[in-house]
Order: sequence, then C-alpha cells, then structure tokens
Amino acid sequence: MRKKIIAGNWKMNKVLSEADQFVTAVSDKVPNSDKVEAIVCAPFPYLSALVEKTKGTSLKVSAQNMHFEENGAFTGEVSPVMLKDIGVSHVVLGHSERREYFAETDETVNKKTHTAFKHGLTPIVCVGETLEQREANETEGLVETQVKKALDGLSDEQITQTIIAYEPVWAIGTGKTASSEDANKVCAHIRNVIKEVASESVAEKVIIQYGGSVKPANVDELLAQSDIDGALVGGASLEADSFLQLVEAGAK
Ligand SMILES: O=C(CO)COP(=O)(O)O
Repeated sequence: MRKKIIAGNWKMNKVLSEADQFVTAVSDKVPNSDKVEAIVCAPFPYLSALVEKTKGTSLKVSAQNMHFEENGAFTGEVSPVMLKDIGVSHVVLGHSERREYFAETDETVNKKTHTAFKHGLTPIVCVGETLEQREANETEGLVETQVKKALDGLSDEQITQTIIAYEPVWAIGTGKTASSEDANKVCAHIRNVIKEVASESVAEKVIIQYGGSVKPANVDELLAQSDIDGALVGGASLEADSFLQLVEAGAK
C-alpha cells in the first residue's frame, strides 16, 4: 500500500510572518503516520526559517525550483548544495509555470533530477498537458515523453524515490479539476511508463500525485482512485485549515 503525499505549493505567495503563522498552526497537527506525508513548498527566502521551525515535527519543507549546477556564475539562481545545506528535503522540478514562463525544458528537468539525487533531495517532478494538447488527444503521449525524459539515466532506486505530480495545465488555478476518472487514467498511464523504463515493482512503489484545483471538497474522490497517491496543491494550500483538511484526507 503506497502512502499518500500532500504537498502544498505556495508559489509566489505569503510574506515571512504569514509563512511563520501557517507553520505554527500546521506543523504539530501533521500526523506522524506511514499513511500520509505532508510537505510545504515555500519561496526561497523562507526555507531556512521553516526548516528550523519544523524540526521535530512531521511537516517537511520543499523548494519550488533549483538550478542543476552546484555553484558558479549563475546570478539569481539557487543551487541544490544550498538547499541541502539548510536542510530542505524536497524540490519541485518542472512545474508548468516554470516551463511556460522560465524556459524550463525536459532536458533541464532531467539535469535537475540527477543533481537532486546527487545531493540527497527528493524531486517532485511535474508533468501535464495544456488544454490544446488535451483537445488534440495528445495527453498520454506528451506525459509519457515528459516522464521518460525527466527520469532518463536515473537508477531504479532513484526512480522509486521520485515523486511524480500529474498536473494538467488547464486545471491549475482555474477551478476546473480533471474528473477523478480522467486524472486516474493519466496517473495509471504514467505508472505503466515507469514499468516500461524501470520495472513493475518500481512502478508499484512510485508516488504519483494529482494537481490542479484540488481542495477539501474534491480531495477524497481523487485520493480514492487506484493510481492517485496524493496531491500537489496550490490555492487550497495557502490556508492552514484547508491544508490540514487535505492532510487528514490523505491519512484516511
Ligand atoms: O499548480 C498547482 C500546484 O503545483 C495547482 O494549483 P491550484 O491547486 O491552485 O490549481
């Protein structure tokens, strides 16, 4: 039985006092359970403070991006070495907003998955189609390519540890959720792709999240699906109460 992982992606939201209040309200309420894991993906300036504040609790702290190089002349970038050094455990890679606005490609996502593992960070790799691609029936092919390229060259052990987040772009921040059956179909397809590139036993272990307008009202139905092992949540992760409801749903 795979555990559920609920990750709240704050994107570019909150000032430090709000981030601090959120973690104060949430961290002690996250259960220490083998059924659910809870992660907050916070903006870079807060990571260090949040790692300190969550010590001794079950709430994990993730970055939302990083560079693939360890250091060097890359003004404005943050490296995996820095994230590891301050105690961050996870990093979101290839979010559709990074792909759309910041020229992230399958190739850079692949480089980043490799450096993430090199430095002991767990990658949350995002894949998903645009509305245009869905309407052209390209969803499965596109997601397959994104997954294969992101995981290229990783060992089976590393693939087992990778978290994949299926986030249809048209469902992000729009209030439109993929039906749980449609979301599950794509997540099951991703599991098949992993079976092909690694093995059945690896595919059975990999955590595949769904993301796109997940909220307390629809999370139970999504998590009840056979191949959806959690959620990557934007809007509904910004309020402590709503985030905790999502975590509770994952613990059921
Ligand atoms: O992009 C998302 C999480 O990474 C989803 O955002 P929303 O939950 O706001 O649709």
